[in-house]
Amino acid sequence: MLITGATLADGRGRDVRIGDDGRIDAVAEGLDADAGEQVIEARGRHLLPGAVDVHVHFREPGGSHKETWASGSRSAAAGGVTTVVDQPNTSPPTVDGDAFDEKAALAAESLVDYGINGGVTADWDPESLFDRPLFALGEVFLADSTGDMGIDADLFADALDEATARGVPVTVHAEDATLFDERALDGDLGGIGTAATADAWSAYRTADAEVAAVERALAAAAERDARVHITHTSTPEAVDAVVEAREEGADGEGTDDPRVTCEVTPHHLYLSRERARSLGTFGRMNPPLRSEERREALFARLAAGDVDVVATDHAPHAVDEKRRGLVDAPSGVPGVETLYPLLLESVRTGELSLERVRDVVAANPAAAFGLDRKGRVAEGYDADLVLVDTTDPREIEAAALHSACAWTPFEGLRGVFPELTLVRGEVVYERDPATGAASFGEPVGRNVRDA
Ligand SMILES: NC(=O)N[C@@H](CC(=O)O)C(=O)O
Ligand SMILES: [Zn+2]
Ligand SMILES: [Zn+2]
Repeated sequence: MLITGATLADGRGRDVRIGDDGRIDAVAEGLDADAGEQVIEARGRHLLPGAVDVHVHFREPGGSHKETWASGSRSAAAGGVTTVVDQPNTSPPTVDGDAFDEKAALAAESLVDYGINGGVTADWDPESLFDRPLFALGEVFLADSTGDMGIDADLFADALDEATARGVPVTVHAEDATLFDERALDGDLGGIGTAATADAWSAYRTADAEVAAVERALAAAAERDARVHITHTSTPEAVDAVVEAREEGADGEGTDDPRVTCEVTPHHLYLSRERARSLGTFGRMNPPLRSEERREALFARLAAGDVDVVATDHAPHAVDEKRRGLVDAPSGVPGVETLYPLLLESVRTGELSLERVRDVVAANPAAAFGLDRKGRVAEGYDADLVLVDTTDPREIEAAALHSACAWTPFEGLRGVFPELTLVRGEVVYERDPATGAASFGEPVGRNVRDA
């Protein structure tokens, strides 16, 4: 296959040839089609690396009414995400070899490539779990979230030791429940139709609780020389703590320590407590939405290059579950399909450079987790590619998205959506820009640690 006349993220015009092995054969000017070669004419559009979303919850096994590997991966493909990493808080939780195998069998339905993380509970079985092709250990929950997998400091220390001994990275959900503010949940928050919104959740799960837990996790990791990735940092203070740890661990010659990384979600970049009020219980997630001031400071750190990875924490729940009242509604929002679109809209409006976006969604997550064939449009890399008209935004509406949960916290914001998504050279998603009609390919997804 030959893609002709595309513009790369750095502005260069190039033709890209994809080999029969699904890898990029050549990135050059003036390539001519061979006899019988399929040609995609890409003039006027950008060709970007498919996003590597290292944080999704596709809910199988155990939560198929919220999302399945089929529906979640369709949503990913339609958003230009070509690799996803599934988290362990499923039912059963992915804490031993059998649970890993059960999930791996279901993941065969995935349209996009995937990794499967292992989790930690009091019942975990490190021997059988690490025997499987794990993507990473985590997210390790330092406080309860969906699935109630919160663990204490001793078990966290054990988990770091077990993973580090085997060279496996550890991803951490860092909140300290002892610093939550119980008073925020006083009063009648339970019933449908009460005035309670996710703003109370934001007051409850405090910013201090996140920052303290991040500092504790970084200290525990430094003691052991562990490779640690802090998931969904929602405060600028937590990002700064990660940047500081990275600089401290450096070799004294200005080289950052690559063993300490963090990720930020689109919801913490584009939504704040101001929006929480109109989102009602649909704006409840962990960690919660923060003040508009903190949101802006977080966005500034992304633009400045302090944030390593943007990942979605795609956490779909059914509409009727989210309507149960603030205390009983589950935490989490979907987002895998709107990751690239929201960031590309920020490129269009001049708030971010296209190269920054490419790096935080593709090149950086691939490098941070050792995926040496993912995340770049370059010779030898997997042809995981996205074609997009970066001048053509549309309004985000749940009805046009593909997650089984059928709602989005970003309703009404603008996004720049892909026209075409390839996974190792196979078309997994195609949208007719004129009619909007979408079509999907076959489930070609593979475990990226099996390759
Ligand atoms: N973020 C959330 O609020 N929810 C996630 C779990 C998690 O990442 O904490 C979920 O699985 O629903
Ligand atoms: Zn989490
Ligand atoms: Zn999560």
